Amino acid sequence: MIDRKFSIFTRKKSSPTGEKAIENNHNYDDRNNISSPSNSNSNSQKKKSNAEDEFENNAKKSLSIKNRKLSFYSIRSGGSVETIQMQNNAQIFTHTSTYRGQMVAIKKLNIDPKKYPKLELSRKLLMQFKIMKDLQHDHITRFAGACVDAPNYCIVTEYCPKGSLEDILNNDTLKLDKMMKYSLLHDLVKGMYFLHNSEIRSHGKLKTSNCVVDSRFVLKVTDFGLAELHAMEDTTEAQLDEHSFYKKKLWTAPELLRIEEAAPPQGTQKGDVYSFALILHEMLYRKDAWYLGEGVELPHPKEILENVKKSPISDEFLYRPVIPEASPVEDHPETVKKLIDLMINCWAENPHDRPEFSVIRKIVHSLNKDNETSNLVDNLLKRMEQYATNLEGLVEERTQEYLAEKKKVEDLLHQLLPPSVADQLITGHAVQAESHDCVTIYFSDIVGFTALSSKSTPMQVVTLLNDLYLAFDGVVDNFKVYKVETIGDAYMVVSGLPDRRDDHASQIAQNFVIRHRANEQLKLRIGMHSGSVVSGVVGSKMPRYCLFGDTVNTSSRMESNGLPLKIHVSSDTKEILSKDPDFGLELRGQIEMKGKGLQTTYWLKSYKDQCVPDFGPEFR
Ligand SMILES: Nc1nc2c(ncn2[C@@H]2O[C@H](COP(=O)(O)OP(=O)(O)OP(=O)(O)O)[C@@H](O)[C@H]2O)c(=O)[nH]1
Ligand SMILES: [Mg+2]
Repeated sequence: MIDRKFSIFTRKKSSPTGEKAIENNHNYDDRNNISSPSNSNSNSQKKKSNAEDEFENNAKKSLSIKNRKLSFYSIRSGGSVETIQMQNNAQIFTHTSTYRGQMVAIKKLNIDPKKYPKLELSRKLLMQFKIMKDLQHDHITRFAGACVDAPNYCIVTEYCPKGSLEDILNNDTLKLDKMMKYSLLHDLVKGMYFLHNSEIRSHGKLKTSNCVVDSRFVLKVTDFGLAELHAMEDTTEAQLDEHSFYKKKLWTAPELLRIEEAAPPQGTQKGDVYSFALILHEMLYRKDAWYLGEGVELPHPKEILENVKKSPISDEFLYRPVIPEASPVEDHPETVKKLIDLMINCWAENPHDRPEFSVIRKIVHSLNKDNETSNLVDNLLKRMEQYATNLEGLVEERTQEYLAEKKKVEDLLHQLLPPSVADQLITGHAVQAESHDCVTIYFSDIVGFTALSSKSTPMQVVTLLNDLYLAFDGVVDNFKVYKVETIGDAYMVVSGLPDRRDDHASQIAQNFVIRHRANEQLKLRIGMHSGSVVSGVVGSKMPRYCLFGDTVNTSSRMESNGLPLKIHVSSDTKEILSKDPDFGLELRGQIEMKGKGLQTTYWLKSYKDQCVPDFGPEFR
């Protein structure tokens, strides 16, 4: 019975997304206002048979079905989630919703509510709804219902989550092998053969966007029928944007383009065959619709259509997509030739020269023998296998991207923390505080930095320090030292940790002898001291590798009690350095150090043949 199968939704409601939503109508008065065939066409009604009356009554009853919910939870969402992800943001949007627990696709109709405040549910339209509802085939989408209440005029159909054939062909990450192409082609031909032999007779808008693919990778033809409803849509050039207006017609046969408005809205069977030829070209070669040769820029759709419309002098001068030289599928050359010949025949200029879908079906069937002879499960498994292979490729690609990103993060961490510490953090281990018996710490400070800063802009100060520290960092890399931190104008370096080493004092001392040159404008005060420290990472957010212990303070005091352009060395560091005759050290004498009392300290004067220059008495 129609009322069980046939659902026409009315009533608008706001969806969670803020868009207008449509739900079942509880407003009987409203619905009763919809002109019914009986009151709009009373004369003709008299002639109706009992069966027709029953049909109409049932159809009217179906308008008042309650409790059928159609909640628009994702009016804005496009394609399936998979489609969106696969397409890497290049989504094509379609409206989706759930109806009776099933995902459905909603095609909004471009019907102007001012022109059509109410839909005339004519007998013809009701008949078309019934035909649509009764159509059932593996390779056409199931019609679920329609909303005939202004302004939410729309058609609701089965939702195919893998998107349209257009989406799939445009998705470079999806590889389609011979078997997959043949399977999709076979589905398309079977769907079209069924449509041509059904009451629908012809599609009229066959194109890649009207072939959708379900979760099992089965292709289904969609957006056919309901010509009566589509006739109310605004589809003129003035109402759509120019590009989409002409793009939609790219698959239309020349004979239909020539008669323009007079073309039947449901198209013709031979017209569908022409459209099929263009789809076949797209599927086989995976080039743009209307591929015109390598490097040839695609003309505006309007220009393409003008060329198609022109009557060719002969078949040689037919304006059709260019057939590339390379074989479109890995198959026997004879089979490939058969396919290409089929394509050429299908886009023949004279509609009578184009084969029927029954003939096309036989040819495609012969290609697809393998798939056909194997049972359904095998076929499905093959498709899934192909899909899985595609996914594997995708996973591999994404893994590479992930690894590249991970490496960037690790590199960054290695710059912020000593590599051995960073590695512990990366592997998720807590970094234990460590005690080091003897390390050497270097502190340097710019003399008169405060005065200099007060005369410079903050930006100039940052630039100056950046220049200086970049130079330091460059030198530091050549030695086994670790830059602990920079605090304003102070630069702190340590050697002997986290990787323990005996030549820590030497590594630090060699480091900076070179940097002091007579013509340098900045005057640095440098202090060094050796002793024990404890190192550890403090905090989990922005973790910092820190040194603790008296050695750190003493090193800092060595710097602050030093002189500009001199390297001040503690007696502990001197003890270590003097074991190496390459270092030239000079006794400074006894100096009073805050909290430490009198301390004997030294100047580091030279390393091998490099000397810290003498800058005159003021720096002695
Ligand atoms: N995932 C999915 N996407 C769909 C479905 N139906 C339509 N789409 C998407 O919506 C896009 C636009 O579809 P339509 O609004 O029908 O527009 P069209 O097919 O270009 O034009 P006409 O059907 O001729 O009006 C398609 O390219 C698909 O990406 C479906 O069932 N599933
Ligand atoms: Mg469509």
